[in-house]
Amino acid sequence: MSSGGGSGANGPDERGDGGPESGANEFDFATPATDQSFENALAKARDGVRLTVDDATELLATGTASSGIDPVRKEAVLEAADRRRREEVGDEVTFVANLNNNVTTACNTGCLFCNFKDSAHAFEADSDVEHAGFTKPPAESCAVVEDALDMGVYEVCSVSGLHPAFALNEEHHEVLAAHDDPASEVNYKPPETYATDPGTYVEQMEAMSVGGVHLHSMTPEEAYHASRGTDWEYEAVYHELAAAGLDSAPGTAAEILVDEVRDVICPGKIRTGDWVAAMEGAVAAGLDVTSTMMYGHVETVAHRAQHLKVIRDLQDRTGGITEFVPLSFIHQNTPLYRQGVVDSGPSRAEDELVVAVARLFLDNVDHVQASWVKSGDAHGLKLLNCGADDFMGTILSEEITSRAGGEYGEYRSFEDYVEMITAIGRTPVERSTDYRTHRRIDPDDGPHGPRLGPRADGTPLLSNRRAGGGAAGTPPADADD
Ligand SMILES: C[S@@+](CC[C@H](N)C(=O)[O-])C[C@H]1O[C@@H](n2cnc3c(N)ncnc32)[C@H](O)[C@@H]1O
Ligand SMILES: Nc1c(NC[C@H](O)[C@H](O)[C@H](O)CO)[nH]c(=O)[nH]c1=O
Ligand SMILES: N[C@@H](Cc1ccc(O)cc1)C(=O)O
Ligand code: SF4
Repeated sequence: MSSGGGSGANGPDERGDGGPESGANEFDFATPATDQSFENALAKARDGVRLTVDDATELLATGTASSGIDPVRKEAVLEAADRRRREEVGDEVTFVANLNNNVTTACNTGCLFCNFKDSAHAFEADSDVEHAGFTKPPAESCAVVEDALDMGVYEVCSVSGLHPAFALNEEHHEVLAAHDDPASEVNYKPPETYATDPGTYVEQMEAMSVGGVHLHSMTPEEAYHASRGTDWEYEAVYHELAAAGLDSAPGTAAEILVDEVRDVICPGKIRTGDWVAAMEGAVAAGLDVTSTMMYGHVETVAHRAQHLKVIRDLQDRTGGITEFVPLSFIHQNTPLYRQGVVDSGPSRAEDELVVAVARLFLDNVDHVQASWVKSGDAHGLKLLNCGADDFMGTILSEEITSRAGGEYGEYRSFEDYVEMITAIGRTPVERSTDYRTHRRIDPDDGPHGPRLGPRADGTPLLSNRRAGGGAAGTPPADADD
């Protein structure tokens, strides 16, 4: 079987089993086949031998020779991954004091799995279309970050819609505006078209990288948008963003890195090869990057395995990936679900197998994340026993999953983290975004709060809010559930 890489050449005769618990989908799951057996793949995984795409496919499917996830085989895969996690990174469970500050929801890309976006047309100054979206000018982004720094936050994570008025800098505005029909040729309308000007990407980076905070922003899709209509290299674009304060880039927009899947769920997005090129450009510009996979919609287990190979190859070449973040598809409010293309997201068993096989397959990526946003506390903790060793961050504000119909809230306090992680017999550890700085937390030495942030002094997160502050997305009343 070929190993992904975005050629789109992996025809429908080369798929695996999407697992019986996947929703309806575009690909034919009927006759999964690899040249490997489940038993051989499991033996290789246990022995620490580098896995092939076929091995990963067998493990993800608990064997492709029969349909359905086999519970006994699943436990064997989870156990191998949990053991590998312990050998490689020990018993620490890390998390970061971070804040999400997404700048705008305006986007015309039309990804069918996404309900974060609002049609950019609705944001135009003369539009009377009602929408619940937002655009924060740079000054507002800056105020949000300042407020979060006061609370002890270390990282700001910012991912946004591809607003048509967004440009990298003034020069980019000029290049885009010079087109005969900028709206249709390069998805550009000048800032004066809109009720709120998002500023340039450079201005947003400068606004958010204040007070020594770590700025984690500019996905490959955003880097594409910041260079559309030009021949600028990704490395040069990320270089300019880094000079403006960017510290690392999120590897979202990955979805499934196989073009025949992208053609179905995000035909307006960059292709696999471009995503890889953007990530390489970010690393070449000196940035760390994360990696993700959004799974559990139309793809098969073979696509998941091919995706993991794209990530592992990228890491072999660059060494710049700090973590792998499995993003379990939240289906409720998305076009894919509403149009009947899928009838659910992934099952919990699939979530567990994705974490486990990521741990086993990605032998060159140290950290695998469990997400309480996507899975909730109880299942998130279970994923920490399936190969994951990181439990993401405090985030304080959440818009992607909640708008898609997710219900697990927008915030976890350090108290929550310490209690949850000690309850499963592991050691809670505050980390920096790049994992290079660790602080082990003594559960008996409360109250608990961040200490790694530039203004952190150990005070519990929400006790430190500036009087009259509140720009940083006030957590909902049920935030501590
Ligand atoms: C909402 S976009 C924002 C950044 C930018 N527009 C982009 O696409 O890179 C960030 C990521 O959120 C994830 N996401 C969006 N909708 C989701 C959903 N319904 N369930 C799970 N993850 C989702 C996708 O992986 C997507 O790449
Ligand atoms: N998994 C989710 C994340 N993960 C990202 C982390 O919060 C953090 O930014 C990263 O680990 C770098 O330090 N973020 C979300 O907002 N939602 C998730 O589901
Ligand atoms: N915010 C993204 C997840 C994410 C962000 C940054 C990362 O580095 C990794 C993952 C989401 O909710 O889907
Ligand atoms: S995933 Fe990103 S690019 Fe796609 S519609 Fe949503 S916000 Fe736009």
